[in-house]
Amino acid sequence: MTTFQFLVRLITFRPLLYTANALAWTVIYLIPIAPGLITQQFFDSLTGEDTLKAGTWGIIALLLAAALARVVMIYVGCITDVEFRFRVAMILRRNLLGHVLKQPGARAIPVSPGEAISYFRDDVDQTEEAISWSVDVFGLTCFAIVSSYILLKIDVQMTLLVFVPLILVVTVAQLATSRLQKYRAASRESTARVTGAISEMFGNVQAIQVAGAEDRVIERFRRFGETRRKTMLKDKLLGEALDAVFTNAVNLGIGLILLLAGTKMRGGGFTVGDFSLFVYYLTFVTQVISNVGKFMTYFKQMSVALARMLEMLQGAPARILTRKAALPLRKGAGQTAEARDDAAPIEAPEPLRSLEVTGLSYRYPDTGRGIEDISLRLAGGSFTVVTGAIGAGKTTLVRALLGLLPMDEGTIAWNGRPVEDPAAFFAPARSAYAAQIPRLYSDTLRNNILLGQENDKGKIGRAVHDAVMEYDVAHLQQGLETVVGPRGVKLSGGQMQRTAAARMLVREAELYVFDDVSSALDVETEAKLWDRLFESRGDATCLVVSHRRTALAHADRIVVMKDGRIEDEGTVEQLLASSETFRELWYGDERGKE
Ligand SMILES: Nc1ncnc2c1ncn2[C@@H]1O[C@H](COP(=O)(O)OP(=O)(O)OP(=O)(O)O)[C@@H](O)[C@H]1O
Repeated sequence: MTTFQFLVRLITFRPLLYTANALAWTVIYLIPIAPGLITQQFFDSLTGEDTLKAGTWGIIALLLAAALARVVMIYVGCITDVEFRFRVAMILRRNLLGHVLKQPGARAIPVSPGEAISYFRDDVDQTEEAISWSVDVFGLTCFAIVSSYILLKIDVQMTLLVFVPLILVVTVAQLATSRLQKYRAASRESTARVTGAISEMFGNVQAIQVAGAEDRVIERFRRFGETRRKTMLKDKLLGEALDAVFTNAVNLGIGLILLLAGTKMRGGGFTVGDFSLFVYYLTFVTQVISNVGKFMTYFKQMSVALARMLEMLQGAPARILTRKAALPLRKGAGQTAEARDDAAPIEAPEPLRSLEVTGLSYRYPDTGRGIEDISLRLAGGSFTVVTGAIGAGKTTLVRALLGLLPMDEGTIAWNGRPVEDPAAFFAPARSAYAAQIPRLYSDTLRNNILLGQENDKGKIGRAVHDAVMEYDVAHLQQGLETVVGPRGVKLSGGQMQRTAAARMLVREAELYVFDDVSSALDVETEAKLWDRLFESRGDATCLVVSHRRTALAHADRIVVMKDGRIEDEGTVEQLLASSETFRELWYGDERGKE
């Protein structure tokens, strides 16, 4: 999609509102034609050459009426402009966010959160500016046509002198725009890097302190800041220089007209009124040129913004951005039945008897690594452990299975029926997942566990017990009401992992998927976790990523992965006899404990 097509699609998003806005602003730009003509009549009346014969008070009344009409129209124009701008920005943000939320969880955004925030905020704002200024260009063009017609009728030569600077400025601006675009892209990129660095620093305070890396982190931030300063300076400087060219070219035109007017007035073919009309319109011509220039700048910036927003779409068609969708702006309007249904958990799913994965493959686009041709079968109520060395593809396997990564090939069948959309299908109460890295929020422990789930005392108590957290909760000063700090920093690594497990277990499910949740637990706590799971949820099916003996010893079946493929499968005894990789993991865990 070209920038122009993007502009047109946004303009036609609310065609009536845009037309109303364009009309309002066209009238606002056209109204000054009237005071010019009235003033011309006033000066001509001094020499008796006026045609209106309205008298001084009549002229004052007409001037007041024109001013009042402009005030009223500006008021109307502000309303239509705000209404249109707001909707354009909202639809862009809504469509972008909608797309991000529909992406498989593990590939939601291709950039850092800080950069993504800057795309949502700044790039949408830039686009909004360009759309809004396109209305002004239309109004100003109308003003230019009408006023040049009037001026040409008075004096062709002088009128051309008014417009020569305009043509010059447009040519200069055109030549400079490609450079401005380059500077703009660089300044936006450096701003996003600074925002990203701030978000990373805040997110990793502890890691930075532990590594004693404060100075290096500050130095890196300073470097980013310095690059930003330079790129912003170039961007602003060129922008301001262009602005100066716009204004001064017109001032030059005014000078020329003043010189010419003197000669012409002496010749008698040019009245005082005509002179005042030229000078009066010239002020507005300045506005025409600088505002058209502004629009051209915004248009160029919009193409940078569009490119960045397209990056967020990760290859999806650009028309997603401008897709027409309802904007529930009124209070409560977003709470449609459909929205509520989407969020609701799946009621009483079909009990899991078998889950079959055939030929599942996923390769990360940037590294080409991932998993290849994975086939496995989980029987209902079984405990399957996926194991393998670091980077073997365990996490990728569970993520692709659950639809958090979009599979390249393969099929998944739940009780023999194919799963069309794993991302939508694998949700509570069919399945619940605890990721390798627990994501906690600066909220109470209770809310971190519930995460939107209904506050059922029995359920949360059971989840806390099954996740072996009851001792921790009892010893936390405010129990479940303890605020865990940003990203859960007030909890230990093991507490964080068990909070993630409790969050999963509070969602009663047929299938529980644990991705290495026990790595920060001691052997005794981990053993308790699995024992309790068997005691209270023995009929649930578990898929567990782990290389720890405690988990492996509980397994009905173990899947050994190597280089993204399944290398072997079996029980502990079978694998100890058949798999070198497994023996290394098993005895390695033993050595790790020593
Ligand atoms: N986001 C990513 N982008 C590109 N490549 C990735 C990404 N995540 C993982 N990989 C690569 O895919 C392969 C499988 O990684 P994966 O995280 O699934 O392994 P794992 O067995 O879970 O490892 P670990 O035990 O360390 O969690 C590795 O080679 C890894 O480098």
